[in-house]
Amino acid sequence: RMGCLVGIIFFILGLGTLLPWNFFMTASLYFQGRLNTTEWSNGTSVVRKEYYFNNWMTLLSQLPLLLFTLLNSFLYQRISEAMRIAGSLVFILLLFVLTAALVKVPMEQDRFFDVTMATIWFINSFGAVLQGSLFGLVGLLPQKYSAVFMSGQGLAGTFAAVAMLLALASDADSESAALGYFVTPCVGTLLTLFSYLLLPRLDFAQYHLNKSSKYELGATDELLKGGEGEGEPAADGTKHAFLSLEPAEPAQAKASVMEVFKKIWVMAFCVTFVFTVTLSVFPAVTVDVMTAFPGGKWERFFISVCCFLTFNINDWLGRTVTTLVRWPAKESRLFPLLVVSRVVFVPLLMLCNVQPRRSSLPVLFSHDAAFAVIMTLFSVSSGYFVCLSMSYAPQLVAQKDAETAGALMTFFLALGLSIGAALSFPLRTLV
Ligand SMILES: O=c1[nH]cnc2c1ncn2[C@@H]1O[C@H](CO)[C@@H](O)[C@H]1O
Repeated sequence: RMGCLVGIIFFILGLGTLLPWNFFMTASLYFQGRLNTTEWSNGTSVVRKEYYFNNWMTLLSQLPLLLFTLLNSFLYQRISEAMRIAGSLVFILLLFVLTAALVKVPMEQDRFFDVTMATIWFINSFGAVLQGSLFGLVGLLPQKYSAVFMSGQGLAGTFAAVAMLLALASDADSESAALGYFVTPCVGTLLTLFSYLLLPRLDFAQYHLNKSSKYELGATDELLKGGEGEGEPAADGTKHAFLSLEPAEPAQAKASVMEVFKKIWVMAFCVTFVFTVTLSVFPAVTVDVMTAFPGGKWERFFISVCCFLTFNINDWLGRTVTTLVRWPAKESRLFPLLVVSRVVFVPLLMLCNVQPRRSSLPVLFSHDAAFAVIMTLFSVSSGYFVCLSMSYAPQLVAQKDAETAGALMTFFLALGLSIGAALSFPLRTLV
């Protein structure tokens, strides 16, 4: 019962780490509207200034994500976990309050651009510390909690896709839509913060999380006896022993980041590769797919439904399935092989009806249903393999190093996102 509550909390924590940023990105039309680049003179429009908003947004979100997930892997022990997690959530909350308030504040375009870019940088810096810390934390718990945490992350994308669809269907003006996109994450972040603060009150979570702190102080395994059963910790034993602990011989010092990497490198490669493939075509290439039935109402909803909603629901499904099915096993050679074979989705999606086409690449799959089927397989496999890689990694190291493994894996996750995003620019021009 306690385990279930901890599960719900980690699901919310997962949701809360990705929800804000997903909503921020969904508001990109609002930002571009405010950076309106055309100016009317003598009845013709003149391009005043091109901000390359999307390119800068990609760069200034990936860079701090990489930097701070890496820093977090090395330095996480120097700042307390509560400070890193609660602190990041508070700063993210403040940044969203600022962004929401700015919707109502008129501002000169250049200044608006600078403020927005600074916001993007800081949201992602704190988001990186938050994710790295949470992946470290969840690695200390039994494996299914990693899957639950990642399933929460997956649902965040679905929420954003549904919000996008609602905004489209309701004909909301860009200002009201933007307010919705920024106020929702404010509420979400606040709820996430509350659930995190609830965690220390749950004995079940404390039992698992304290296990690793004890190692840090150089405890002997003696102290762990008495509380091995899942669920309730030993009524008095564990916490007492922990508090009255004298630093004994440092028998169980944590391994270095490099030593941990040597044990989890296959999983690190897998998570990087899955995200490289996914981000190299989604959304940069798939967003330009055209419906085979233009002219009607469907055309307006096609991309939201067949690209964003299909991806996010199936990505979420793929992640959630790993709470039940975990195949191939973590030692299996088949696992990296299947991950690498996902690369076929790149040509498959490029052969869909991407328009305008700049090359002589033919359109093999012009029907909307064909595109939807390919997208479904692409996104289920993405969620499934990402989730398995992330939850296997902490299982490959000793319990005392599980936190380092989780933090390090977050860096490789970010690396995959960055390489994929970088590849998406040349890939789009190849179509
Ligand atoms: O910061 C992040 N951390 C973890 N996963 C992410 C992050 N940004 C995006 N995705 C994941 O990348 C895929 C495409 O958007 C989705 O699976 C999404 O959950």
